[in-house]
Amino acid sequence: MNSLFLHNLAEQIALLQSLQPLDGAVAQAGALATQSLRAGGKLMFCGNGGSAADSQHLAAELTGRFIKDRKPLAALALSTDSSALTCIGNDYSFDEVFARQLQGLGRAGDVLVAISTSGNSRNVIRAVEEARALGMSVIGLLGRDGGALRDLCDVAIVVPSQVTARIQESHILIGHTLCGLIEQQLGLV
Ligand SMILES: O=C(CO)[C@@H](O)[C@H](O)[C@H](O)[C@H](O)COP(=O)(O)O
Ligand SMILES: [Zn+2]
Repeated sequence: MNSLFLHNLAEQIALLQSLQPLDGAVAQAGALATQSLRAGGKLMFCGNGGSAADSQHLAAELTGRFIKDRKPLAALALSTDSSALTCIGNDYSFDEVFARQLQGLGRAGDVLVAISTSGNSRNVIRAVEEARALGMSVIGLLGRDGGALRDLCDVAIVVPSQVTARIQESHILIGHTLCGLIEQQLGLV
């Protein structure tokens, strides 16, 4: 196929069609997140690069608005505070940039949404380890074979592709679905 756009489109359509078996895991993730919010918990998102952007995008759907006007929901991204990221990265290690923020902000009953297309980013793995130690639940938005994160998450949603961009495009569909499920289940839509 000569057109890059048509190639990418065909690749993404085929990938999206293969995601139907993830329905149960997505529903489980939605229920876990809703349960936490209902009990006064919060959702914390983290990831690198494009997944850092997805983290802030999804957190803002909840604190801001998604489908309808409704009360703000407790969500934040650990990828947005340049002072925290540079201080912790510089003084400790880049592996700790999310884990240390979690230590300060996370509470038992909160939910971490860990986003990684490889499932192997060290700083995301450290965040998940810290979340578990705090008694938080963990939802993984992962790709490829799920990497090391797959077995560390309470709910692992693994997009079965080797292409980072295609995985990210699927992640945002799944992330938007999570926001929709939360709004539905909290009776906000
Ligand atoms: O957005 C992209 C590629 O599409 C990149 O910025 C990508 O997110 C970065 O290379 C990340 O560092 C990859 O990390 P991960 O998904 O393997 O955890
Ligand atoms: Zn990207």
